[in-house]
Amino acid sequence: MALSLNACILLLKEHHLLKSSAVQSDISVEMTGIAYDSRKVSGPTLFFCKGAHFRPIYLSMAKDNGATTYVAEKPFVEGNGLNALIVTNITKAMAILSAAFYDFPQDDLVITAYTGTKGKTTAAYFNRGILEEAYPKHVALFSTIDRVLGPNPDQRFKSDLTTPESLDLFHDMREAVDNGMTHLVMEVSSQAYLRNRVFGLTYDIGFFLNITPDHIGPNEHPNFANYLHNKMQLLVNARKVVINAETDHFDEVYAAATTTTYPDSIYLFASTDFEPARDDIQIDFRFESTEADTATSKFTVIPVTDKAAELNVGGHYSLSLIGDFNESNATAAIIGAGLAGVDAASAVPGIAKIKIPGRMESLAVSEHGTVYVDYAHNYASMKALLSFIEKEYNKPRILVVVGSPGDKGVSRRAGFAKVLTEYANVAYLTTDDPGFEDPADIIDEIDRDIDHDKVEVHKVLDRREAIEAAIKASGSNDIVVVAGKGADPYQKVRGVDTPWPTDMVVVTEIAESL
Ligand SMILES: CC(=O)N[C@H]1[C@@H](OP(=O)(O)OP(=O)(O)OC[C@H]2O[C@@H](n3ccc(=O)[nH]c3=O)[C@H](O)[C@@H]2O)O[C@H](CO)[C@@H](O)[C@@H]1O[C@H](C)C(=O)N[C@@H](C)C(=O)N[C@H](CCC(=O)O)C(=O)O
Ligand SMILES: Nc1ncnc2c1ncn2[C@@H]1O[C@H](COP(=O)(O)OP(=O)(O)OP(=O)(O)O)[C@@H](O)[C@H]1O
Repeated sequence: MALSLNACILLLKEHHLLKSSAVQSDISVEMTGIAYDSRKVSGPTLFFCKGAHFRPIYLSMAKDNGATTYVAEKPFVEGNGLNALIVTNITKAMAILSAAFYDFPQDDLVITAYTGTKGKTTAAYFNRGILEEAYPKHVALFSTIDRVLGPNPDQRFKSDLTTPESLDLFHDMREAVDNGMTHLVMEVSSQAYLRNRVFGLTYDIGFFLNITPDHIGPNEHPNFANYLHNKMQLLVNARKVVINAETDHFDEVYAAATTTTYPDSIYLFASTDFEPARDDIQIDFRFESTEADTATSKFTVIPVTDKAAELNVGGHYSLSLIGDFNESNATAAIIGAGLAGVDAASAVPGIAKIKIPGRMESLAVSEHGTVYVDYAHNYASMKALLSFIEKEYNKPRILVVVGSPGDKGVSRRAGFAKVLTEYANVAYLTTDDPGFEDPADIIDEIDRDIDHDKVEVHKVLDRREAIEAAIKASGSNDIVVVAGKGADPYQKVRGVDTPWPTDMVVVTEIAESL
């Protein structure tokens, strides 16, 4: 892969991003490397000076390691002697130049993208499962949990971000294409739009699952309007659009979709119980629960409109992942697969076997209750989870182990207090990624808003001890919910990812020791 200085200048001008340039070398000279991290520079490289914690010394280091051109929002003396491209927006410039450096890999992939406050990972996993049934070993995945760039085990690795930085995104797409991938299913966070990680990228199919207040605070979105605005950007960058008609703020979301997409390429889905508030829209797909037990969910997808019927994905489905909210996620995945040309013959077996690390994993503990480990980590997802358990198990005694992260999502703390008061009998408040905050303070903040007449609260800082105490306190008909971390293999403590065996491993170890 390579990109000439001349091509960089032309691209930046075309996108109205170039403020000025200082050219020190032959303009046709090619750069064979691209990086935003000085530690990754080797040989003639295009280097981006970006980020809240960027320090000019990184540019000196990049220069020492062979960088020949830097891109920044202002000139740096440390860059003297290098070609300088001064731009109006560094993250947009990085996205445009990265796509070109990796030779536009998106053009060789059918891309399906999911956004929503909750359900992105689940729907993406389901969608990939169906596509893999139809196109085995040809479907890449960019998810919060992992990135799959090829069919071999060494082409699958853990994700650091839900949606990677643009440079990493286009790098990974290129690798996926070179590994023979024809399809990509990806999650797109609102943060990805806020930070221009997907600037200039068009998806073949874009999904809007739902929106509830979350990710608002330092380092994330300044307010809900900004969160919603960024989430809706996915819709104006997709050729075909699918919207969950049950989402909050439907009117704004639908209006965003119609700004760039004709109604015949916009699909709506909802459960059979749902009555739309307006009569000028038609729901294309309905889904209906038919049966559920504690191991499987069964439901039917019903095409309602002619354009929905053309996709041939109507029928009866079964999931290995319980939770009524997962039937909504699965319906989204099934429609996504249909739009990518797959019919029910592949969709039914493709989705049936999918399990997702840290999502509704369960273990029945002898002489104690059934334990669920789940990634629910805000009010809406915890409510979806606990209300499902309350209904499915006919109002069992519910013991919940939960904490809330430090340095972000501060609104989640009050949300947990509310949902615990609504559904839990016993709460074990514990540590979850405290970052630079004191976990005891976070616990106190959650505890403050809990109604203690309704919930018995225990504060147990050590997460393993909290899980153990909850399991030991549970009786055979009780349900223990260990929430918030899913399959996270670490606790973020003071800037360090401290290894954590994962909640399910801890639950299993405790169960075996009893
Ligand atoms: C607020 C935010 O999103 N920040 C992201 C952003 O940081 P940044 O651009 O400010 O960069 P920085 O960390 O200040 O680093 C400065 C620069 O110095 C460079 N550097 C550093 C050291 C060195 O020796 N040499 C060097 O060149 C670094 O490579 C970097 O380019 O770019 C970094 C990668 O370059 C990300 O790791 C970082 O994500 C932080 C850790 C984060 O927590 N992000 C969260 C909020 C996030 O993005 N979450 C969403 C999911 C939300 C959801 O669940 O819906 C996501 O998509 O994951
Ligand atoms: N459609 C939904 N509505 C409400 N809650 C949901 C829905 N789907 C999943 N959940 C809950 O949210 C949790 C996280 O689900 P998932 O990982 O699929 O969402 P996500 O959008 O990828 O989340 P995040 O952005 O936090 O990574 C699940 O473990 C479940 O408890």
